Amino acid sequence: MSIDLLKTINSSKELRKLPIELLPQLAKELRKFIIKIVATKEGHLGASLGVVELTIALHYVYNTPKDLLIWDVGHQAYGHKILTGRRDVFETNRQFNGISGFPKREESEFDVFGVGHSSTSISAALGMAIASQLKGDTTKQHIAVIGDASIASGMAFEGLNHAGVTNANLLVILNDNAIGIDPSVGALKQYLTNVKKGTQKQDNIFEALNFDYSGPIDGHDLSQLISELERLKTVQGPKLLHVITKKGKGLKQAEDNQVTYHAPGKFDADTGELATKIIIEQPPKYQDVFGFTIVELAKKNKDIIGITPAMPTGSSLKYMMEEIPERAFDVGIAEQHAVTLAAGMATQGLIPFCNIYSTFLQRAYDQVIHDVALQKLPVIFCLDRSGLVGQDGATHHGVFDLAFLRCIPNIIIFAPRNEIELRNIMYTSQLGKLKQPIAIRYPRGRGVTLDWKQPFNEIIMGTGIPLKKGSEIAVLSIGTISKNCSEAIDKIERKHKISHYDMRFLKPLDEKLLHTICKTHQSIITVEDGSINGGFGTAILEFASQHNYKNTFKLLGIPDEFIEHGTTEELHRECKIDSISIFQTITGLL
Ligand SMILES: Cc1ncc(C[n+]2csc(CCOP(=O)(O)OP(=O)(O)O)c2C)c(N)n1
Ligand SMILES: CC(=O)[C@@H](O)[C@H](O)COP(=O)(O)O
Ligand SMILES: [Mg+2]
Repeated sequence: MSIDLLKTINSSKELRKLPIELLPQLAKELRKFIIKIVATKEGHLGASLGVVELTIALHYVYNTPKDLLIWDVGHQAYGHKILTGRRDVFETNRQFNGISGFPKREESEFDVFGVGHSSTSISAALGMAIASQLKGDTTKQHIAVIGDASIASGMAFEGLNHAGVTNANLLVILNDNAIGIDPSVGALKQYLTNVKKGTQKQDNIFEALNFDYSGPIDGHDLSQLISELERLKTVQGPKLLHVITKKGKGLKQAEDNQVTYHAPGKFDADTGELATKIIIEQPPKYQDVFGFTIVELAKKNKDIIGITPAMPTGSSLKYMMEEIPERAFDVGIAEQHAVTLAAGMATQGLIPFCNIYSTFLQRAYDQVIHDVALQKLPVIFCLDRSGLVGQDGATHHGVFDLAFLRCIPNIIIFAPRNEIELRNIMYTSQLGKLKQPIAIRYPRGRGVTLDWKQPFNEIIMGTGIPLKKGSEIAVLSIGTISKNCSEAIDKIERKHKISHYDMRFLKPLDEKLLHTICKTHQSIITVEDGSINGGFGTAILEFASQHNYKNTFKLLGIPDEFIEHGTTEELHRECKIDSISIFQTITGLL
């Protein structure tokens, strides 16, 4: 593949020197380049392919990085990275020690705001625009590019609502491709569809909010984009440009199957075909254990409801949406709403399973406390992608949940060791005995059990279980990190000295078991794939201190820093919670 033109662009300055007639050629090369690298290195594909022309037009018209350009979520910013000095390192995208999959301030002066979680761009750009006003800078432009699914989130509305009563120099570009990861949902999506079709009868929503609205325009037509952006540069106050694009543009499979090609894994760069996977029997993904189990339970228990904020495929709630659509809700990127919606349902005797990626639950912290826990409502939180998630990196690791949930009264916190435990706790939670919320956290990826679809067993709340009995050192783990502990213990010669307990519940702690452990072991090692500050290990230390135990304690977990991207194995090693590091910790104490 020739990238003769792309090779000459090392920053937006060089791009701006190109004659406009060469831009379509640049778009072609940029698209090819993105496809070539993502095909082998993996990552987000469809979103970046859809904004190739928009990316070129923005850097062509605006004086970046002096003009400030913010990409919402940032999964569509590969073209931006490649055109702004990162072409030659783009093959390290999302790899350990490589560049980040999202815009990141430390990485480049062109990445003016760090992103990863959606719907922040309008508020951030408005903040920058107000700062420019206060500093008397009237030349600087401030641009937020936000997708149709992300603009429907509460935070984006809050930004629009504020911007509309300012005269800040803000341009919001609505990149409308009518899909998020899964198809966009909600009344705003219907409104945008009507605008596109020209059948919208009511007032323009954005004009009603005092924005200068233009569009919809074809987001793949470079000359139309450039002339409209040039015009908007001269318009004062808040502006919204509605751009229509196709997610996956330029790769047929990605255009035809937008959900799969959002982040397709490896594929053939020439044909677009997904890499064929060798079919060997594998344990299921935890998300599928959740997805299949909720369907199984909901068929028998008519009160069960499933809720996902915009992640039906990622959470596998899609299975319930297909089979029992009237009781399974995709509410869009609306984590706060998802939690309070579940709370409302719980007041009426329904049994809501509210499935949220651990990292995105951070958005709904007040709702968990104020709307659920304070009122002791039996909402069942299923926190997928907990622990280190891998290549999405610092913005997406689900490592704070244990610590931020533990300080909330009334909530039960459970982490299954394997698929069977996940099924059993889901079963236990819907029996009608739950009088308070429960958070069940489980990781991204596959489990450990081929024969996972076992008959259900009730789990007794607040009980841990011994996995191996020894005499000197007790390893206490919570959740799936137990596997690394077992592997570590297996390698130890004097393994008869080592005990291993799966504590299962962070809250309530199994105090009876803990008393026994503290009385019968010299040393205690706690292992968690969550933040070391305030999580599982801290809870054990607090227990020991309250009861005056003087054992030697060693806490293993995520250190007090943000962990970047890499494979989960690499990151476990970095955090010293891989089996070899755990082995070394144990032998150090023997
Ligand atoms: C707060 C939050 N919730 C969920 C996600 C997961 N997520 C990432 S991209 C995406 C869809 C975004 O759709 P849209 O804004 O339309 O952009 P597109 O992918 O179509 O370019 C979602 C739900 C997220 N990043 N942040
Ligand atoms: C950009 C974003 O937030 C999502 O696309 C996220 O990367 C999905 O993660 P999973 O691949 O774990 O579903
Ligand atoms: Mg979209």
